Amino acid sequence: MSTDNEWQLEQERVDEVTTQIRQAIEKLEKEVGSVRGEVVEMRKDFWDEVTINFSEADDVGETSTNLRQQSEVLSERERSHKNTFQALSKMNKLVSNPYFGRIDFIEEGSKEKESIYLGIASFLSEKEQDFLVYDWRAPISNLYYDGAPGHSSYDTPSGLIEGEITLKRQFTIRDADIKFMFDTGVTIGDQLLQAVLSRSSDATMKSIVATIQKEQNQIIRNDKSKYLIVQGAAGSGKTSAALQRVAYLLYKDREHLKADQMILFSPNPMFNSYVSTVLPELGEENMIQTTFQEYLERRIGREYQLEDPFVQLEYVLSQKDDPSYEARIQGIEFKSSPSFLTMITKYREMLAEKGMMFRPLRFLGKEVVSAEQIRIKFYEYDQSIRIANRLELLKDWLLKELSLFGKSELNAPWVDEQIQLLSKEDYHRAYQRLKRKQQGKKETFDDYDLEREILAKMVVSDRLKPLRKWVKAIRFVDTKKLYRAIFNDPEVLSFISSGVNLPAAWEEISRFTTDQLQAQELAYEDTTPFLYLKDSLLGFRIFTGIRHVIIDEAQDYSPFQLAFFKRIFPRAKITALGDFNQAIYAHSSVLQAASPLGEIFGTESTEVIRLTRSYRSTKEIVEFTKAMLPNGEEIVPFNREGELPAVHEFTQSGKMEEAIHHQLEQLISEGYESIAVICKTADQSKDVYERMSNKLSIPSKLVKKTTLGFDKGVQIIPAYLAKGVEFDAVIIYDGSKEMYAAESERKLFYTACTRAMHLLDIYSLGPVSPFIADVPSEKYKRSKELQSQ
Ligand SMILES: Nc1ncnc2c1ncn2[C@@H]1O[C@H](COP(=O)(O)OP(=O)(O)OP(=O)(O)O)[C@@H](O)[C@H]1O
Repeated sequence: MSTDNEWQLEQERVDEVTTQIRQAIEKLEKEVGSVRGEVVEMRKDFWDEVTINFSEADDVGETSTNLRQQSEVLSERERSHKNTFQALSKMNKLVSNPYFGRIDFIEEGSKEKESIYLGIASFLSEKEQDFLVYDWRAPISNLYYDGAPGHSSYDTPSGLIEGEITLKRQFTIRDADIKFMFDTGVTIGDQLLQAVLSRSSDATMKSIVATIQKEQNQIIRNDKSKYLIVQGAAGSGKTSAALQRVAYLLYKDREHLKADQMILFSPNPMFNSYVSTVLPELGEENMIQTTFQEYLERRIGREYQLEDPFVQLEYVLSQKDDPSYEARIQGIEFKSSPSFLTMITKYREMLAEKGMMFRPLRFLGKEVVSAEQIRIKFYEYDQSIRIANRLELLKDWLLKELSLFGKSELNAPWVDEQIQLLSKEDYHRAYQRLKRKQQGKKETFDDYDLEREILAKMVVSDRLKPLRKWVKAIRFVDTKKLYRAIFNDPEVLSFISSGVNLPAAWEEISRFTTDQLQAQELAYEDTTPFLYLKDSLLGFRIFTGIRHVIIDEAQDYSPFQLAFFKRIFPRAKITALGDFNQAIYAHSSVLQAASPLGEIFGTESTEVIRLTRSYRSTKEIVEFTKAMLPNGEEIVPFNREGELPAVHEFTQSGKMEEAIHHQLEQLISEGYESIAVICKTADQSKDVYERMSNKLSIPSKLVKKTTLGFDKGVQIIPAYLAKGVEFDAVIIYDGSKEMYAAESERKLFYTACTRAMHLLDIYSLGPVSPFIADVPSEKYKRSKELQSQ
């Protein structure tokens, strides 16, 4: 343990380093000058800016412009300004908290001990250019996270460096003052981690650089795997590790990799805001943040009214009495499975030979080119040409046909009518056109025939413009009808489903899918397959500029969706993090026990890392929640103690709400800063909010799927929206058998309970959920109020 003297020496060093940092800041401030107030904005219009590639996904080289090039357009000057600004922002963070760790290392063959201090950025002394602080992401810093006192080594670009660690020390420094200092062993001090974890939760996520654990470090610094899959228990730090990983990659590949070449997929907009502060806190720019639904909306939201995953989930949770319920569930499962993906792939193969469907080119009620003519032309092209390329040829042909048609219309009566209606500006435009045509010759409309010809051409060309655009966008392929045919054309079905086990309720599924498609609606389970079919015919729209894709809450995605990610981000490494125990959707999850991920990604390029230690909740809460899971024994709590979870059973809802109200007031007065009342559905949350919010002594908030920001205080929230976030105290509104009994609800209940950091209280109207009944009674406190009036 460190002595007073050492403490003093360390404080002197802090003083010396911060003085130097202050001097560096002064210098940088002069350089930055006018750009001081610049903020680097998160890119919101990402989906609009990206390149569209109508060829195959593998033809990466064919994409002409992409995000990478866009960023290269930044002038050198702007770039250096930005760099200086970023350096300044890092120095400003370092000055009050220059470092959090120290390692003493004696390199093999050398007698000299080197002390390495780790902070969020490197800092060099001006004169000697010594590293006074090493960036936590530097190769040597790995010793701190991975090594233990004794023999150790770290990797550098020029090979492995071996040696001996003689000291590993942790600091908490605030305002350039050492508040805590510990010497630690193998793991990064339980003491500091204890202190960090017992804090109250925040409205935004915090960086964990000072206390990254060894197994989390493996995720953060993984450079090898093309596909990295993390299966981690609730609260094991998956999201935290993912964000630190982004920071690490930005540092490691800083010459080539920019923040806008990395994209994070999150479960909802509120979660996006919750995690958006971590990278800026580390002095880094945020990666692109989005949701899969946002992507779907951009791509097919104009063609269909899209159902979002939350509406689907609400249906699954609350419409069990619907006569088509069972069929819908089977449909959701099947349409997200690899089998359905196989069917779509076969469909595409079939369409290369037969069965393509087109929409005719119509103009003013006339058929310019019929669907049948287009079909015949399509199959006249050599079958070895890919569908997407044949469609390109078709496009050129149709544009020519359209131009011939335009010529044939020049003398049509409607053209004269339109000429009569032309405005002054139109005339002017025509005149300009004439001028160009005459090229210096007489430029007046004195020749009536020429004038009419020019005006007619203009009128026809203007009127055909939308149609030309339509052709250029390959809208003449009837993708809607093609997708529908899977459900209403027995010939198509029998061709593509050979060898596939269709679900028992296929007929019913087909009926309601067809009805829905007819009504221009697309259920959530149909969105990805429809888009996949569309893109496999027209060409995948790929994002070649993206180098890293991070998928958080990966268990929410179906194998089908993952296959889609792989297609649209062909050059990216994918990091998918999730927990199969929190797979709350009815569709099959990529993280199910028999994981289909290997199938999709190929086992050689896929690495799986498991995280079993849970940091969020107290030991008591982890012990209680893990007992609800069939394989819960794998989850290990971090050693932080608290109260046993409490379960209260009521017979009257009025009494139950009174008790909840009382408990909320109690928690507020005890200083709990964030408290969630977690309900099962959005409707239930709304009801509870309406009844309870005005009785509370502080304002509360109803969280909906559209809620953008995450706040402290009392939140009333449906369980599925609470996923990924955490609260000091959690009150489960109605953990009864009535609410959570079906096997499919186990994961939802588990997810809700694992949001609690320090306190978990479950209120049940009537007998408690069997998932609680499964938990050994010594793991929780129980009270019953059965005799109420
Ligand atoms: N190494 C660490 N040091 C300090 N805090 C940590 C560490 N790892 C995790 N935590 C804390 O544990 C909590 C849970 O982390 P995080 O949200 O990243 O977990 P998760 O695995 O994504 O959880 P879930 O799957 O339940 O959403 C957070 O408060 C986080 O700050």
